[in-house]
Amino acid sequence: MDYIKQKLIDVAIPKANKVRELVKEHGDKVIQEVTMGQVLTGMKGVVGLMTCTSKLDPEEGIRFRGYSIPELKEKLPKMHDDGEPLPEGVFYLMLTGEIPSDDDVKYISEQWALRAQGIPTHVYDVIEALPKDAHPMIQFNTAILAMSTESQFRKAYLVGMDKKDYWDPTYEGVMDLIARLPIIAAYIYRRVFHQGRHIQADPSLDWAGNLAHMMGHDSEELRRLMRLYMLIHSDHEGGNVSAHATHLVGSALSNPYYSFAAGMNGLAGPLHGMANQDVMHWLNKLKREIGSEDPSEEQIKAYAEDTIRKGRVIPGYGHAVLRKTDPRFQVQLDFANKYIPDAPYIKLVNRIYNVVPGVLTATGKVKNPWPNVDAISGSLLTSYGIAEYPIYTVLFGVSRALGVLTQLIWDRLYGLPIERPKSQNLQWFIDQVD
Ligand SMILES: CC(=O)SCCNC(=O)CCNC(=O)[C@H](O)C(C)(C)COP(=O)(O)OP(=O)(O)OC[C@H]1O[C@@H](n2cnc3c(N)ncnc32)[C@H](O)[C@@H]1OP(=O)(O)O
Ligand SMILES: O=C([O-])CC(=O)C(=O)O
Repeated sequence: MDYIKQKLIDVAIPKANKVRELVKEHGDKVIQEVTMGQVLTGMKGVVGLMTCTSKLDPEEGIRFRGYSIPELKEKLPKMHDDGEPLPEGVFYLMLTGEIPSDDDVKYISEQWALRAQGIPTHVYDVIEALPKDAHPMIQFNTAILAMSTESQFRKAYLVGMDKKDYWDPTYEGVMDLIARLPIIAAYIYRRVFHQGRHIQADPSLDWAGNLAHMMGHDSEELRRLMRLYMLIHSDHEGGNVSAHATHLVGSALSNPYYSFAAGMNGLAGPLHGMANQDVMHWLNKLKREIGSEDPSEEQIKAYAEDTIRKGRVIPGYGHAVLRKTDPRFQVQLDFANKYIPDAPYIKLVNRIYNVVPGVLTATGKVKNPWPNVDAISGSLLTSYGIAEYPIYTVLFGVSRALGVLTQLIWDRLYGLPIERPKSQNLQWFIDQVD
């Protein structure tokens, strides 16, 4: 047996027992009061999910199984001493709760390289049937659904598997899916932006390094950036749209492919993962309208105020939970300041950072005026030569698979049931106050 599976069984059994005990012995315990305002403004702050892979603190940002991003950079195995941690390591950490050894990370890298080889030809046929100018997220999601013909979960379910074992085919599907996503993402990228001149995977490379290689950006610098990108976008606790949608659809025992496609449809929204593309449009429109490649802070301020006046959001700023600068923004800024401090887009990102929080604060309604992860990721990728903005959300999605699919395995290990909250009509809400 795959030794990670054995490890999971050992770690999960006492935890699954604890979940059952909590439901049985303490199911009536009141844990929170919920206000009408919370329900009518997106359920912010309502504890409605159990997620173990990561936890978000409004002031401090994300921690993966207790480890902050700077701690991960220090503790997770790396390819080179000055390099970024391998995303295989954060996957292992989220899955098992333990910091992996070099051998654990190598094992996952090899597993994914092996499993990546089995993509059926109909998946490429389905992609090719779409127009080249269909947004890459349409192509990505369609390919994910097309890959669900391979679902081992569905087959196991149909032969009547005992439900306490559902986690096993879920694990298999998750490992296959994560292994294959970089190939699909690179295929779409080369199809849309590089005349379909595809590049074969190099099984000797790590998962993120291979993605950069297959996209045709084969320098060690870009592989390093891709490892960082894949690490920091991988999870953001359970309530964000992509994680929540994956979990919700998975709770109907939909297979990992269906569940993940649901999450990716959410990621494609402009208030979530698509903001990384929209930031670039906002930034370029700013330069065009001002007529300068190097706009001043005064000019940026006037443009940002104009965006607000027109009733639009400034992409890359604000957050539903965070109340400080996103550490994922900060770590990318540190990376940029270390390796490419003079890149024009990075200078612009810094200048916007000086101005936009003040503009948003002045509205009096924005709860978090600080930049989120999307405020810089596109500028960083562009500065390294990946300047095709519509691929950015696909890259985000490849990374997000690590967290949301790990959680799906845990949902099955815990034996969580179908999710079905109660809804009420408007009259019911009015009746509560009349
Ligand atoms: C990976 C990620 O998903 S990170 C988020 C990526 N998305 C973006 O960057 C898009 C821009 N940001 C936003 O739209 C929001 O800040 C969100 C969607 C991230 C969070 O939304 P909410 O939790 O509703 O934010 P908040 O409670 O602060 O909203 C209050 C008001 O401020 C507005 N607001 C919030 N952020 C911004 C912003 N960046 N620019 C302009 N207005 C904003 C809201 O639209 C809302 O206006 P309304 O009352 O007129 O409807
Ligand atoms: O946490 C959220 O709501 C959005 C976000 O930053 C993410 O999912 O990465």
